[in-house]
Amino acid sequence: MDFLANYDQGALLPLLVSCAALAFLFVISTRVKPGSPPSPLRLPIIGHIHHMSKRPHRALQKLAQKYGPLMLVKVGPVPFYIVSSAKLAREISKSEDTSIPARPRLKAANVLFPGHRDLIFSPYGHFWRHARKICVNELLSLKRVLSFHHIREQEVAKMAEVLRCNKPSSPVNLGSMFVKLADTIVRKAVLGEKYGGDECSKLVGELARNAADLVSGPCLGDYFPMLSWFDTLTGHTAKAKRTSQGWNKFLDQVIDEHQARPGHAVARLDDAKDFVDILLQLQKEDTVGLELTRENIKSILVDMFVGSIDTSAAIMEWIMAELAKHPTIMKKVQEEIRRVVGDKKKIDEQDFQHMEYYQCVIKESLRLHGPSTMARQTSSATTLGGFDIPGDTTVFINLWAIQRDPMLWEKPLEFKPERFLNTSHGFKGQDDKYFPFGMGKRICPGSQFALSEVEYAIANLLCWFDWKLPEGVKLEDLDMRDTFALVTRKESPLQLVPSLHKAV
Ligand code: HEM
Repeated sequence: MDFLANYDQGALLPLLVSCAALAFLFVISTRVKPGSPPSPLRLPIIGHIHHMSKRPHRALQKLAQKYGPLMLVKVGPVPFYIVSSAKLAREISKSEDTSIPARPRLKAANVLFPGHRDLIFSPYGHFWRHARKICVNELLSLKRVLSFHHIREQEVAKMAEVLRCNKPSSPVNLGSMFVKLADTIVRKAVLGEKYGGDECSKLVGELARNAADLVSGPCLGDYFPMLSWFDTLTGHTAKAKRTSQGWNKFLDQVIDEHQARPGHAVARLDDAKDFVDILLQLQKEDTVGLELTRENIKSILVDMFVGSIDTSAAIMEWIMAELAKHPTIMKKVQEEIRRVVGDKKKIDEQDFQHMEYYQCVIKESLRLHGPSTMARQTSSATTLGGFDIPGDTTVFINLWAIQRDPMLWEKPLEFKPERFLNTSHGFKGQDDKYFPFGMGKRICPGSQFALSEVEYAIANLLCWFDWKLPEGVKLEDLDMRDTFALVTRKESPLQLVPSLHKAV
């Protein structure tokens, strides 16, 4: 204690008082309430931000290994409850009618969808129920998805033509190719063939990307409400307003053009209709139990773009990346596809029922590289896994961690499509451990639309082309790192070299 003797006693007292105050503050701000789930050690003011990384789904998985399947994580003063087990995720889906039905209210979503008039972000209630019914029964039903087969066929044929004309041995950027494919298919289905051209592609692509980035990226005001003004400085608020105005202007024009068409008055919901036609028709019929305003219609249309482009493009890229990384699996699935297609010049959608191994490849890719997290909001105080969760609080389900849980999956990090052979794991969200499209009331209504597109596009690439890594790139060099967004995307775009399969 000699060093204390060197200090002036008068100066020491304030120092000790400050240290005691800081220690008190630390204890108060890091205290866990009784009944609350475990929580890692947190710092005053910032909470658990120091535990996070560029890839929060991975950081949260690591924390869950230490703190358990339900933990409390604070970003600044805002609490988040993180669920990392399939059992608790299922418990949430069962409680959706009562306590955990909504999605968090994000600042960006409030600007993009004022008054929560869309499906993704609207609270669980009258509007959501009716909007959901419209999406499931009218826009994204199996019948409707099948009616868009000609769009998938046209766009995949165009993609194959580009590959055919590719210079020998030169790599193709599959990442951007799949974004273009997913964007064009959804644009034609939602807005109509007229809007399938390149001039629309840039505008819609940018608006959809901005909207997806805004609702999945960080926004300071969501975590530190007192610092909302900072989002104005960073341009986040302006970007949200610009994107919202961009969508409004563009979709107003699309709707006006649809309404001005001769025959718009014909009261039929036939197969040739795009989503705008269908929604305008439902608006006129007024039979859906919901006043479908123009604003509602525009918001539902934006959802279709936000929900579909990145998700479908990302999974197509991951399937091809995993196959490039595992050449024996690539060979096996190509043999199956080519055997089923036989001498035909075209793949039929019925062929997929006979491609059992190919279905397993898609399922395994969605297990490893599906969406990162699903968000829910409690409507009132509730309990989960025996712990208390306050009302009006966000619960994140770390789907990425669940699909890699070693308690559920043997060798979870290995790409092994065989694990799905002779199993009943499906996409309906009723499985105990496999739900890449979510589960319960808010399960993805677009799964059929996405799977039809992914199945058809990838089967064509594997049937008519052989694929190898670019010159000089070794198997172990293939970058499989992911980034965090609504879905986990490949950090660096996949580049592969196609060559026409010799039997073609
Ligand atoms: C491989 C592609 C896709 C994947 C992996 C995927 C996955 C998901 C997931 C995990 C959810 C959240 C479910 C939950 O919270 O329980 C979701 C919601 C949603 N998805 Fe998809 N999705 C895909 C494609 C699509 C497509 C093509 C569309 C539309 C054309 C779409 C539209 C939506 C909508 C509107 C919601 C919100 C539903 C609601 O809150 O009621 N998705 N999706």
